Amino acid sequence: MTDSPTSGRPTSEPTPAELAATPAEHAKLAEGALVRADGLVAGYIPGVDILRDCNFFLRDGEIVGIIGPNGAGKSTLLKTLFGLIPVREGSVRLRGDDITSAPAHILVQKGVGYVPQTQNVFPSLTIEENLEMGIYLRPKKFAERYAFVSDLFPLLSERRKVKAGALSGGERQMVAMGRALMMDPKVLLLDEPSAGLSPMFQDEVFIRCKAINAAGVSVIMVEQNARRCLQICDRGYVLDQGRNAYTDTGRRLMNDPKVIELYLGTLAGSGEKK
Ligand SMILES: Nc1ncnc2c1ncn2[C@@H]1O[C@H](COP(=O)(O)OP(=O)(O)OP(=O)(O)O)[C@@H](O)[C@H]1O
Repeated sequence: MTDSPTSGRPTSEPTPAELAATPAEHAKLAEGALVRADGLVAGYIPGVDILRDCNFFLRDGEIVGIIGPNGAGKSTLLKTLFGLIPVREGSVRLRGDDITSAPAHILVQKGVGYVPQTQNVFPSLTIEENLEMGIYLRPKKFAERYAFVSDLFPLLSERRKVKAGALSGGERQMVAMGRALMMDPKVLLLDEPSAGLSPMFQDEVFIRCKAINAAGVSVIMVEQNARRCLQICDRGYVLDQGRNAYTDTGRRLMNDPKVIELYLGTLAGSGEKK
């Protein structure tokens, strides 16, 4: 994996500001990406755009984090990639296939998994039944995928007969991630996986995300815990008012004085570890 994208400019290494300033350059960097979104305009209410010319890409094997202030449109971007919000302008592509506004069941079959922030388990079902629900389209694959998921989350097999409603928030998050992994996705979309969890479970979630990625799944993660997210990400996007404000490697975003001043400072109170 390259540590930082190259801009093709004859000058010195691009700064985050330069990358953010040129959508054409971003489009060039996105060539050959596993997932790419170009010029997305989307929203919930007619006439009100939440995403406003938003660009994004994810390369094979990457973990990419999306951070930004409250209401910036981070979750909306994730939902739009997963076809849950109608796209008004722009496109979403998966390995070059146009999947703009494709329905969720088609995206799941194409190898996209999505874990919403809330209500992401069936509380009245056991852990095992939740995992079965994740693969109801391919029930013959259950045993193989269950073994894979249990390897990543041993707790899920140890407590497989426990109802999801009886689990802690962190344990439920593991069930939700495990369920999405049952269909063997190539890319996993995670909406604020550490939200509302104790610091110990937050750490656990980030460690699991790394492990999922190491097992061959590319990951797109929206996070409030911006610093921790950038620590584990190959690249990050800072969204502000539905647009890309900055994009660069996680490490460089974390150390960029403007990003720190404008975003990481104001996000510091969101339960993250310093
Ligand atoms: N179902 C909805 N109907 C109408 N507006 C919505 C809906 N969901 C979100 N919004 C609005 O869209 C904007 C972006 O919300 P979104 O949840 O994408 O932000 P976010 O960056 O993920 O913020 P947060 O970190 O607070 O979750 C906000 O102004 C929000 O009020």
